Formats: sequence, structure tokens, C-alpha cells
Amino acid sequence: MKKQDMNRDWIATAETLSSALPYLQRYDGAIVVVKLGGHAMGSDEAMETFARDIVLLRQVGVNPVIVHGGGPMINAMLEKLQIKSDFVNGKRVTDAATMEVVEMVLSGVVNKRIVQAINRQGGAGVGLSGKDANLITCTQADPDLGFVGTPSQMDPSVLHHLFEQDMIPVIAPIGAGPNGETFNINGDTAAGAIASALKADRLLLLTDVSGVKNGAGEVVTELKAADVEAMTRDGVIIGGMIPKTETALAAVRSGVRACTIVDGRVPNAVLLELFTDHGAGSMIRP
Ligand SMILES: Nc1ncnc2c1ncn2[C@@H]1O[C@H](COP(=O)(O)OP(=O)(O)O)[C@@H](O)[C@H]1O
Ligand SMILES: CC(=O)N[C@@H](CCC(=O)OP(=O)(O)O)C(=O)O
Repeated sequence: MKKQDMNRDWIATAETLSSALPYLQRYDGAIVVVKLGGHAMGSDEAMETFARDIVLLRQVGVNPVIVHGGGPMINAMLEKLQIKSDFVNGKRVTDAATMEVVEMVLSGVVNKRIVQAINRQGGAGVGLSGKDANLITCTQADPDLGFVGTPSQMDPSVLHHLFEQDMIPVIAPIGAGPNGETFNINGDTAAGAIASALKADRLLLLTDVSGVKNGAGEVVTELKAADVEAMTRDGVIIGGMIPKTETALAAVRSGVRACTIVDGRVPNAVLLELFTDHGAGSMIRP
């Protein structure tokens, strides 16, 4: 490389670093909850980039918490086992047989894939579900949905212990019921409950669209409660976007400083959202 090119590269790097500095100071010690949706979990390469970003966050003093989904992976396993599955307003109707598959896929395959990716990047990922150390206790959300849970009691102390040890929690959205039941929690709902219990600084919901779209298909970069309510009423926010916007609103109302719905397919989506002025996706405000 020519000396002139090297200088240019060096100047670009220095500019990038100095523009990131105020953000690094702002996020030092911050708790950032990142929900990685099943649709946003791409190739091994995309998972590697995601894991590298998360490990970098930890290295610069942020406490990242990963909460994951895995809807498409559950669908694939249910199909293999020839178990039919339906969704109502973005939530899976979950009978006892479905619940077993959900727990196997989420706490097993999906959780460990993320943990392993983080560890391969030099982090210390620890896989949990809401059952571990009583992190999430649930009640039944709606009898028509079967074993779908609504978080009713949270004990995030295990997460604080992991932060102290420089570890990165990776959480499957499964909860325990008061009578020994196992509940399936929508990934967005679980992420919101964890962010609220931790009084997180940021909640990022990573998905497979560039943000919340209006009736004309354009991404709305900032939404208030009234916008979400109107867009849901008008059938513009449907399916899997319903639990996301519900979660985002509940989180900011309960003290999480900001919540953004972000396109997880974009390389370095987490870093772009946290460390640039323009951010990415749709920010939800109370
Ligand atoms: N108004 C909207 N704007 C953007 N996406 C929407 C909207 N309404 C519904 N969706 C759907 O929500 C999906 C994201 O939810 P979901 O499939 O549950 O993703 P994830 O697996 O990331 O949780 C998008 O792929 C899109 O099809
Ligand atoms: C109750 C409910 O719907 N649970 C979800 C849990 C996984 C999830 O939320 O996955 P995504 O984030 O990839 O959509 C399900 O069974 O699919």
C-alpha cells in the first residue's frame, strides 16, 4: 500500500474512532438488551458478524444481553414431526406437544448456536432460559393460546452476577409457571420484560424488515404510542410486528430509555444503531 493511501486509511479510522467516542462514554456500563429474531438469524457469516459486534460491546464496557427468538426453526421442526401450528396475533397456539418442541429447539439448538458464535469471537456467552434462577415466572396469557405465557414475576439477579463476571447472557424465551408448567413466551415479549426488569438503557429488536412501515410501505423512523395504536387499528401493523410494537411501547413506558426496531439483516446493525447519529430502523417513544 502507498504511504498516501495508508495515511488516508489512518485518518478515516481516527475520524471513525473519534466520532464514536461520545457514544462510548454514553454507553459505558450501560445495559443493552438485544432481541435477535429467528428471521434475522441469517447465515453462519451473519451470525459471526452479530457475535463479533456483541463481544465488541462487552469489550468497550457495555453489558449486552441477548434474548432470541427462533420461530422459523420451531416451524421447521414441527413440520418434520408433522405437528400443525397456528398463530393468533403473532403468537403461536401452544399445546403440550408443541411446547416440548419449542423448548427443545429454543433452549437447545438456537440458544447454543448463539452462545457458540459469541464464544468463537472471544466472548464468554452463557445460555439460559427464563427458567434458570427464576429469571421469568409466567401466568397463562390466554386459555385459547394454550401454554403461551405472560411474564408475571422477574428475578434478574442472575444477569447481574453474569455482568460482574464479564459474561454475556443469551436467553431463550421460555418461562416457568407457578405450578411447574412450562410456558412459551413470544421472544419480543420476553426481551421487553427482561429490559424492564433490568431498567435497561436500550432495547433493540432485530428483525427482517428495515423498520415499521406505514400504509405506503415506507419505514417510519419515529413512532409515538398514538401512531402505533392507529397503525394497529388500521391493519398496517399486523402479525409478528404486533408483539414487537406492543413490547417496545411497554418497555419505554416502564423506564427503558429507548427502544428501536432494527433491520438485523444489515451487517453491523447493532453497532450502527448504537454508535451513529442516524441510527437505523424505527424508534418507539412513549
Ligand atoms: N407495519 C409493518 N411494518 C413492517 N413489518 C411488518 C408490519 N406489519 C407486519 N409486519 C411483518 O412483521 C414481520 C416481523 O415479525 P416476525 O416475523 O415475528 O419476525 P422476528 O422473527 O424477527 O420476530 C415482518 O417480516 C413483516 O412481515
Ligand atoms: C408465543 C410465541 O409465539 N412464541 C414464539 C417463540 C419464538 C419467537 O418469538 O421467535 P421469533 O422472534 O423468531 O418470532 C414461537 O413459538 O414462535
